[in-house]
Amino acid sequence: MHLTDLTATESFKSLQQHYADARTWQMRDLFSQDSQRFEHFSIETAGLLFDYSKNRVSQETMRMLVELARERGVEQLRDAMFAGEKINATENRSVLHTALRAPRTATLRVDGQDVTGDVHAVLDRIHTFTDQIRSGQWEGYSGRPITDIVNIGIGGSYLGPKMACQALRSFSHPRLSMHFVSNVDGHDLDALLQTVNPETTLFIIASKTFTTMETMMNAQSARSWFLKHASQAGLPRHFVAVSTNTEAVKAFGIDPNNMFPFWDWVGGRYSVWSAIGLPVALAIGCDQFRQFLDGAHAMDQHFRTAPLEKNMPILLAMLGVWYRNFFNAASVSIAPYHQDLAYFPGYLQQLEMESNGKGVAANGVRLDMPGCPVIWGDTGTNGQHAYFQMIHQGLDLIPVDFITALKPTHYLPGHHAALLANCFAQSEALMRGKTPEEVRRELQGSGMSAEQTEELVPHKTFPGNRPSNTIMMDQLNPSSLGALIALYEHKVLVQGAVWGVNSFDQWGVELGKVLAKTIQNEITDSVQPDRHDSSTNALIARAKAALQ
Ligand SMILES: O=P(O)(O)OC[C@H]1O[C@H](O)[C@H](O)[C@@H](O)[C@@H]1O
Repeated sequence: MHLTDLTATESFKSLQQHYADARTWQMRDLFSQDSQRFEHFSIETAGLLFDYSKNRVSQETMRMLVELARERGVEQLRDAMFAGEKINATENRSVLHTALRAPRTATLRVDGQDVTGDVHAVLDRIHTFTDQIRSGQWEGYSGRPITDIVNIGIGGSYLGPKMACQALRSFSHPRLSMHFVSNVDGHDLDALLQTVNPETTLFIIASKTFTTMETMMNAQSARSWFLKHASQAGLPRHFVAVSTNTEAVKAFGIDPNNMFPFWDWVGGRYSVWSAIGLPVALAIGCDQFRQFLDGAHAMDQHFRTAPLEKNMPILLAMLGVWYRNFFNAASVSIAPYHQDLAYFPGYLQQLEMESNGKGVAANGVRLDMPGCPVIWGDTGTNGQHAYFQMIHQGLDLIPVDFITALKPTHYLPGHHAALLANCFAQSEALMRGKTPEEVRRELQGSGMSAEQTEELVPHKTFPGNRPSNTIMMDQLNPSSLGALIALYEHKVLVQGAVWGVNSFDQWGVELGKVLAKTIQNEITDSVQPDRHDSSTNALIARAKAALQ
């Protein structure tokens, strides 16, 4: 547990002095001073190339950032996580998503329980089940094979499977369509139910706790819809559950034989590797799902064993700390130049912001400076035609992670070269910018008057010196996707250690849930809403009038 304030650590103080100088550096100069800058500031592992040369850092900066990681106990926390120690202290839990992707031969016991054995027993069951559905051997109540899979779940029981199914859609079974319903807003489920056939639809009720309001309400409504078309006897062929809560699954009426379990040492936002990944395994088949796990495991091994100076998650995380805590950058933009990674920014929002969006350290003391930045973004090239304006010319510093793959999984000529060209051009433009002199020369060259030129120069100048990382894989496939997600998971652990927070609880989501229960009763019952502020009371009264 880190009792020292971040700003009081020795390496932080040294970095502050270093920053006074580093903030004046121009990346253009850093590149011209070192023709091998790419070689010096890039590493490759687990099928991913990480190019961090377009950052406002020197070798010395990186050495000092790694030193800060060391001083904040990153290695100890990492090793404690892998060993199954209860590093999630506020919930007294181990944090073992890495065990979900460890090979069968690994040995790990927690509280006397054979974790690896349990993990592989469930994986084997997933294998059998997914083979049955994919082959058509598993039939719906009228004897037809399953064509549509509806995952009902929210948060970590939704974002990971949805993101991964989209990312791996080129590898998916052609007969199966994957759907995801998360929101309690009935518009979500209702719209979907109008498009699927009860005879050929499989519902997966995915919830770690099996108490989450949204999921339970959607599950009940889906079951009522199903029973309007089929008899009770058909239910087991159309409803399966993924949960840690066997009792609640039984109480809902799902046969435990149709339940795929996981464990309390898997955090919701780290659960795509567990049975929560069932939609992914159904879509791509269990052999490829195992490749997804293997890709993540390769990143785990790297994180665990590579020297900190050459350790991809450590470097990614510490560059983030550099901009957050020294340059005061309040957000990071994620720019996947791959349409299949469309949901990756949203996935990272939960992973990073629910993990590290905390105001107190693990010991309960208020942080002396803010930690987690806002994570946001969208696919390239779409972002370029929308918000990239601000990243290039706004006054806020917004570091960008460009993520792309060298080879496409489609055959349309020309598109991929254009996509990659744009990805590389953006990071180059952010780094180089365009000086007033360059703008002036260009405008005068086009025959513009001196007066008009001077008016336009400030608008057409790009300050440049804006940092970005490029993460590149050969192809987006199960293995490289696994490595990519694991990279960011470990980034979260490293940053959490530096900021001193517990990255594995999420108490901040509770208050709204409790208040919603009270208000829901007030809207639907005859209880008078008079215990709130005047705004909340008035809003409830209007809803009551409209809905009762
Ligand atoms: O899987 P469940 O128990 O239904 O939880 C679903 C989600 O809801 C919670 O409110 C948490 O904030 C998330 O971390 C979690 O993933």
